[in-house]
Amino acid sequence: MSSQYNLTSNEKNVLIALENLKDASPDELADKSEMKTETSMQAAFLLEEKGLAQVDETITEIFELTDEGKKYAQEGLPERQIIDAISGPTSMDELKDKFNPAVAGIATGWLRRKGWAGIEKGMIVPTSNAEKGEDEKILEAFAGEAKTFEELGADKKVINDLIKRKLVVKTENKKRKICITSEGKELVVAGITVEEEVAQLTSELLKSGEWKEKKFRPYNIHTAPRPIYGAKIHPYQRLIDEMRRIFLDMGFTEIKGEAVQSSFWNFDSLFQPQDHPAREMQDTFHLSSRSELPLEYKDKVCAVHENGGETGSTGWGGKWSEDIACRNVLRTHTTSLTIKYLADNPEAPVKAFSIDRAYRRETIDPTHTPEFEQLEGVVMDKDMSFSNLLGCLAEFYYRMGFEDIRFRPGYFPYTEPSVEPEVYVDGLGWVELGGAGVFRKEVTAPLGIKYPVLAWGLGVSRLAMLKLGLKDLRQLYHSDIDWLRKSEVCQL
Ligand SMILES: N[C@@H](Cc1ccccc1)C(=O)O
Repeated sequence: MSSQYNLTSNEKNVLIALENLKDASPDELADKSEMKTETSMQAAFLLEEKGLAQVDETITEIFELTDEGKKYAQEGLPERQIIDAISGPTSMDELKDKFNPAVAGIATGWLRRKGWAGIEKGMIVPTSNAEKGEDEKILEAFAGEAKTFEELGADKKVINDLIKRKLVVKTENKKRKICITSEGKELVVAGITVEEEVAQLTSELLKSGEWKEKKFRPYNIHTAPRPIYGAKIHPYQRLIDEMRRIFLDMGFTEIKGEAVQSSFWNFDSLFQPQDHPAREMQDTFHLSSRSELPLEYKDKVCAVHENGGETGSTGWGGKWSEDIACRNVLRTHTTSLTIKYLADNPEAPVKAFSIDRAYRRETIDPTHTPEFEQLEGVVMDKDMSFSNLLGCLAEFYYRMGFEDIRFRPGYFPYTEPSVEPEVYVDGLGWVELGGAGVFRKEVTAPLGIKYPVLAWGLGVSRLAMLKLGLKDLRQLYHSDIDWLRKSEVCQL
């Protein structure tokens, strides 16, 4: 009969021990079954799953005096010490002289709260005969020991006040009681034979041939094993690596650069007017440091801004200020890296990308953080066209697993035409993922670039949110251990 339950010898021992125990404590059970407490409890839990035993847990709240509580239990609460010591109006200074200033300080608040004294013109004036309060009775009731609520005969509110005063602490005491169920009893009555079981086949057993006589503990293939969380790369980093791989596979070179950039490279070289709202204090992290302007480009960039230079454009008009262009900022987009790279490498062809952090003064909310990653890229070559740009982006998103892609017209001061790529996500609809376009000649000409430049800057964290099914961007940066453990390395 017992075979139907597939009991281990430990479980059998515990079951037999339980037959004559009533509401056993873990120690009693360990004693009776002649096993370690931990092993016998483990067996008891397994028996409970099989309906043969029952483990009840009760949690008792235990209260204890803190060191300060013990002191006041002996000497009296500060307000008691003081009210007993004064007979008429007394000044605070006098109290502080006579008593420890901390005691005097604590006492005055409580004297008023308890209605034992008032404060008039800076004097403490006793107003009642200060009968012994519930809190004082409880402090006495402890008699220096840890006690339960019932033993103290306490009122919840009074105990809580003492806890708030840090005179009493609460701990929880877990007690377990184990008993046999009627099914368990039936099983024992029907007879259980405890045989020695072998849990592991060893080379000794094999060599000696002993294995033939041994009884092996059967595997229970129905219990779920404890999950093992192996070390793994952060899911966000994994996605970033995947994006990097895609561009490397497409023949792009990765570029890196400084987080601190001059306004010149972050804005001016990209034909962003100096009064553009994105350059305002509330949108950009401005730094107090400055950079030298690159001599070979600064006059040409100046001319393009003021009157279009030799590009045929009218420029933005007004006076371009070197002083503004020198000011350093935390790069607001990684386009500052690609434009500088193009200036340093003006010969075609160029295929470069960067995945890195950008900084904007955003108020933090589920879809905005002041630091975020961008995936930036440029292609410069003879005969490059707008369709090459769309093809390149479509290929990237396709490789990331998005099949429905569309492009909406967009606007950036440095590109013409400009688009905003969007991908379709079930349940969310079309989601905007960044910006792209063909650099204007106002951008390329001052840097000596002769061929068309396709450029894009895509939101990496947005894409990660979609891929990881997150509703809050901040989760990417939180390192919530539970989420990290459960995140899947590959989706089945
Ligand atoms: N820099 C733009 C994106 C962009 C890059 C390159 C070309 C066009 C647009 C942004 O941060 O939103």
